[in-house]
Amino acid sequence: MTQTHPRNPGAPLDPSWFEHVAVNTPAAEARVADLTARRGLTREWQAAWLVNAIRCIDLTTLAGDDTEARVARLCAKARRPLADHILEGLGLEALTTGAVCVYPTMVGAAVRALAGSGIPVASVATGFPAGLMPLPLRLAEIRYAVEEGAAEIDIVITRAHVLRADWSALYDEIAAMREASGAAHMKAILATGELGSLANVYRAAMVAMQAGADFIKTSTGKEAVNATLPVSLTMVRALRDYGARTGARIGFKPAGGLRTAKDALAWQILMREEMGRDWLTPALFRIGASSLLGDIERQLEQHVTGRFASSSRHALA
Ligand SMILES: O=C[C@H](O)COP(=O)(O)O
Repeated sequence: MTQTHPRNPGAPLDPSWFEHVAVNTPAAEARVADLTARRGLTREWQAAWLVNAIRCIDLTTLAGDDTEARVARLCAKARRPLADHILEGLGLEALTTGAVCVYPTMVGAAVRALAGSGIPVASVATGFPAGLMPLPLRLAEIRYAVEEGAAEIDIVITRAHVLRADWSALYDEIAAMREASGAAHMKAILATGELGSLANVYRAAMVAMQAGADFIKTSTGKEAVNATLPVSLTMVRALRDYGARTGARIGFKPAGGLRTAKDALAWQILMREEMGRDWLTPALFRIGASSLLGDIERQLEQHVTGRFASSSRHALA
């Protein structure tokens, strides 16, 4: 996300924007089935869209055994996501991922490894993934990540506030997180697999945007159910409705379980059909993923060379 992209100024909490919204699950499922079934892409377009997906990836490592060395390897991949012969075959001179996403204690290592690249470092914070820490500690964690050099902060919300329909508690905590983020852009992870219903997903998304989230993000990657297309459609409709009311352009980040080039295409088709092409840029669309790039690279290698690389040449990272 470029730092020139306007921030979301937020809006006062107004439950009338979302309280009575009903989301029909079969209708959402039918809409995404229609989107993914009928909107085929030619081979050339597929390659272009896979390249665009790379530009939009928040290349992520969020594992208990992360080390500075692993983060440095990930950053090298973010700087050079495709092998030279693939890049050349595509006629591209330069390509990087949208960001690198890590835990707060890894931010410094990522900032050093990405120096001069222009690639922002995103940090999860606020007691990721469950968020069940006292609020002052969650806010201190945001400030720590920002001081370490994170330009983007991925916060998690308190799911219980949604499950209890305590919208003012949810609004207040997200607004405090937005303030603690300072100049860093803030993505609000809704952990949609734990919110109980699509209507709750819509409501939580709307509260997050009213509280000033610059992006809304589906999942941490640690819930039992992570990003799905019906959930994503619901969130995208919420950000479209928020934009219609306020004029603000909010970003969307599906994350968790996106592993294949086919996934990368399906989510971009959703964005194009629901929001238009304007949203297919890193300023307004990110894909959070730890293991998607490998499959995209394999598909692009096949596009360029006419064959898949033998598994003995696949990266192990
Ligand atoms: O925010 C990004 C997610 O943690 C990535 O989830 P993943 O490991 O399933 O790709």
